Amino acid sequence: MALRDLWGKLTGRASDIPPPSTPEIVPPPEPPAEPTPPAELPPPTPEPVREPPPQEIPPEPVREPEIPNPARAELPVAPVAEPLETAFEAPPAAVPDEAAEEDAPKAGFFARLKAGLSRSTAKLTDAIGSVFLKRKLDDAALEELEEMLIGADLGVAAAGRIVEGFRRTKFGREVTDEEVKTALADEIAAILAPVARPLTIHAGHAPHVVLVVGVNGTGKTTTIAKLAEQYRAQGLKVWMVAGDTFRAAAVEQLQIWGERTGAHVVAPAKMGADAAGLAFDGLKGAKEAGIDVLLVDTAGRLHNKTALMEELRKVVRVLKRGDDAVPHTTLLVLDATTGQNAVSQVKVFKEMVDITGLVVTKLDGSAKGGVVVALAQEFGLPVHAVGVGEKAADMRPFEARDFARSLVGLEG
Ligand SMILES: Nc1nc2c(ncn2[C@@H]2O[C@H](COP(=O)(O)OP(=O)(O)OP(=O)(O)O)[C@@H](O)[C@H]2O)c(=O)[nH]1
Repeated sequence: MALRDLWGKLTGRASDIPPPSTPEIVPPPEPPAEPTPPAELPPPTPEPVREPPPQEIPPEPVREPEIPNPARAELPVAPVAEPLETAFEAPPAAVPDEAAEEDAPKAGFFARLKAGLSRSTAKLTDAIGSVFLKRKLDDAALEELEEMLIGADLGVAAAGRIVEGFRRTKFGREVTDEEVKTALADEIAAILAPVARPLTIHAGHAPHVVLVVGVNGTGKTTTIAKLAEQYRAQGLKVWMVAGDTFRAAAVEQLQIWGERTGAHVVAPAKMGADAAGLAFDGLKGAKEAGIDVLLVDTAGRLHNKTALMEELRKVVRVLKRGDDAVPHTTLLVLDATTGQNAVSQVKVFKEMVDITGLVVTKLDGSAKGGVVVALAQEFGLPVHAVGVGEKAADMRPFEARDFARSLVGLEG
């Protein structure tokens, strides 16, 4: 299925893309109406739900995370040494200009994906040129192919699988540049196809709860905003929980997105507030208000891995007190520019919570797009969507064939 069809499916924007024959969104029993968020946050959490707080997760010392996001240094964040109250006044991470979004041509998504993948593509195509041109795919050539795939971030396992595929089908005869690229794209697409699965929201859960986790700076808050905008455009009632209660800029960023998308934001009364209690309040309020989708942001940086694990597990535990079936989806957001570091992040977060799917961001810019293949091969987790920019329209369902062909430098 073409990426445009999948996009139409996700957004339901019938004006420019024909509607899908099988909608991914399972509608609620009643037609969605405009959300009517309460003027105030839901009432305080009942006694047993409020978990004791500040000592467990003290707000002050926000240090470097144990799971680093190498790309984070380049990103605009509030200075970590700043007191949280002061930081709350600080401007949030850049929220892109809405007007610019409307001007963005639809083709922009593919152009940016291609441009973002160009670094990986260049590595692959250069090597294809030098290794294979007018040469038989003998053992030495296949070994070089394997090295080149690993160098382009595809990972050892995927590289081995691809080389085996080549050995079976092309070994022993002369091949052209185009043939190698096409065969490579086919092998890559075969690895990606099983994980290219759009996120299905069951609005009948009322709400379908999506917990969003990941290292700070990978794009969690932006991804939540993008999802909120897309679901709102489909007429679904959406709430967002600003669960990164330690980073004032993250809360403010979500509030700006809330104003923009019209999705109500459940925000902490003060910085460092108990995130689990806030998520519970959000769930309770969303149930009462008949909300379709509840998107829960979380902290990506705490003092260390153990603290982060405790925080995330507590959020899940406390949410389950409100409804044993939630979260229905736990999304791990990964930054494609971090390459193999994304693989480590999946391993770490899988130990913490039950990850149900991935969103890979920043496939524009200087992405190491090959890592998506490594992720697919190693974990088999659904890749629900990919991001190529900061605006809502810059996130789309992941499409295996288009991605594979872009990665090796072939036209769609
Ligand atoms: N180029 C590009 N930038 C992105 C993309 N997704 C997010 N960003 C930017 O990356 C930066 C960090 O994004 P956030 O959404 O704040 O990341 P986060 O994971 O919520 O970070 P914390 O709030 O620190 O935990 C922001 O400047 C975003 O605009 C993307 O797909 N492409």
